[in-house]
Amino acid sequence: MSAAAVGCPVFKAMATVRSGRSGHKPPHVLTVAGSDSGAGAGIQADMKACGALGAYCSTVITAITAQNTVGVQGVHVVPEYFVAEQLRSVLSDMDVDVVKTGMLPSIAIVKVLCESLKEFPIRGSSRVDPVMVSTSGDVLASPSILAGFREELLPMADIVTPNLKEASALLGGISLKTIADMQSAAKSIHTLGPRTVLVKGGDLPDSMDAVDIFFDGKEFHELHGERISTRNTHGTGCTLASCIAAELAKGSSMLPAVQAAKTYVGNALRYSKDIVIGRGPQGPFDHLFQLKSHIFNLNSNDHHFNPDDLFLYAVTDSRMNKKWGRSITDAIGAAIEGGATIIQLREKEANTREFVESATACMEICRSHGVPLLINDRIDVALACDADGVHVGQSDMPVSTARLLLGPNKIIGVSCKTPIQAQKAYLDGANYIGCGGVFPTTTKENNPTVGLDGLKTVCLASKLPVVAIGGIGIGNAGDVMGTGVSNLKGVAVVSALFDRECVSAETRRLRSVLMDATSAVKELS
Ligand SMILES: Cc1ncc(COP(=O)(O)OP(=O)(O)O)c(N)n1
Ligand SMILES: Cc1ncsc1CCOP(=O)(O)O
Ligand SMILES: [Mg+2]
Repeated sequence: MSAAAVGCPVFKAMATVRSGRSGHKPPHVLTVAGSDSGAGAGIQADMKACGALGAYCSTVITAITAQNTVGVQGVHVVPEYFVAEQLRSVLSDMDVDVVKTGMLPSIAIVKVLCESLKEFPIRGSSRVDPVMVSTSGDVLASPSILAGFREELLPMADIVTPNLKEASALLGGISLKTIADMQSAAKSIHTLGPRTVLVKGGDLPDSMDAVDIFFDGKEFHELHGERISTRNTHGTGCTLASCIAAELAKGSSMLPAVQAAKTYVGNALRYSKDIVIGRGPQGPFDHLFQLKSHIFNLNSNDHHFNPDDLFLYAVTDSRMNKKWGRSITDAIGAAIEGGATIIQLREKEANTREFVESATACMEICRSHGVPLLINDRIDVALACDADGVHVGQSDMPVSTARLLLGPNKIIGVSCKTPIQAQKAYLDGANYIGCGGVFPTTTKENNPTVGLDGLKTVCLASKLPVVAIGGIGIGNAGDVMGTGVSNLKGVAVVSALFDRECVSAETRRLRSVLMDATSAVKELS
């Protein structure tokens, strides 16, 4: 390919002209990039990724490329005056939240962009991601454009997301082979001006997982993701940057936006790892997998997860309900009456038909009270009754697969006993962690306890909210909440509520203990 190109920078922007019309303004990403005729990368990838994540995407086209799964056959560069005209058209009219740049095929176009971004002031968090070498290995940026990046674009950038080859090119061709190399590259690129840097390690040799390094000028974060074996990786860089832009446009801060973008790309690659488009070595992947994932796309009743829902988490047990002669619907009705804030159906003995029927009845009760209902272990049952989510353990379905099946809006909790499990839960897209058994219990056999110290260690390592479980009741719930770790949001209990004669009264008593304990912690802090 003759002309130089740059991919996927991201800028958070505010247009100066407001429409003054009333109504809903969707999150808006403007992509300034090249067209890919194969539609795996460039403008086409940006539009699909933004659309999939719920952001509107306007487009300023800098070049038209003839490319397919074999490579890039030709480039037709759009004259810079016409790039400027497109920029003016969009920025003078539309309320753009984030500008993301992709292929910038000439130094003149880099300058036009920088001038437009100065004319239409850009505030907020997110900016540049230079892509100078495509995933197929095509070199996309000439030395003069690299200089333009370094001098003009990077200082305006909130994030740059170079892959290893690009990071190396930005730093004069240094070799990057290890995580330590990536960290020092991130630090050096940070000195060029961007507020944050994500060095993507997809091509790192001898690495089992896909490790990226995020640097915010103070701290490094190692972001791990599963390495997915597929030929369909064309456009991953553009897509990741577009997803970051979409998340920022939706109001996210930078690190969570990067995490969400990584999760999205991982899921998209996983979902489309076997699709066949084109005959060349590198195929596109399917950005819109969520649209095909049926149920979650149709319903709008999903309970939006609030970590405070974990405060008094009631987990059912069919043996206990049988022992006390009550139906599952009576049991959860009483728990809700007593103040339970979330319900989990943990029915280890029910057959599938019974489970779906009782879960559907419970769902109606929970929905009418605005209390979320999760299903233990069984993603199929959760889908069948349109539950608010699931809780899975370390030997149940992996969180990433459950997320694919359930979609982005369902709640997923995962049991974790260690910091490593907690970190993985976050990367895989869980919403919360259940940590335990904290104390010995007869409700779950062969379940080693972690104690209050183990609970604290997991909480401190977790970026997700945590609920404690195992042997917790009125007598010790105060000690659990008294650990005072800010992301410990509540306790999950089985026997303390359901192996008792009056579920509503027990729930009320436990709630009062929890309230007292949290007030005491607040007073101390
Ligand atoms: C809130 C909560 N935390 C942990 C568990 C345990 O889940 P798991 O480890 O999968 O064990 P089973 O419950 O399936 O026996 C939970 N159910 N809820
Ligand atoms: C499901 C589960 N996971 C870890 S401990 C446990 C059982 C909790 O039951 P109880 O509240 O009766 O101790
Ligand atoms: Mg389980």
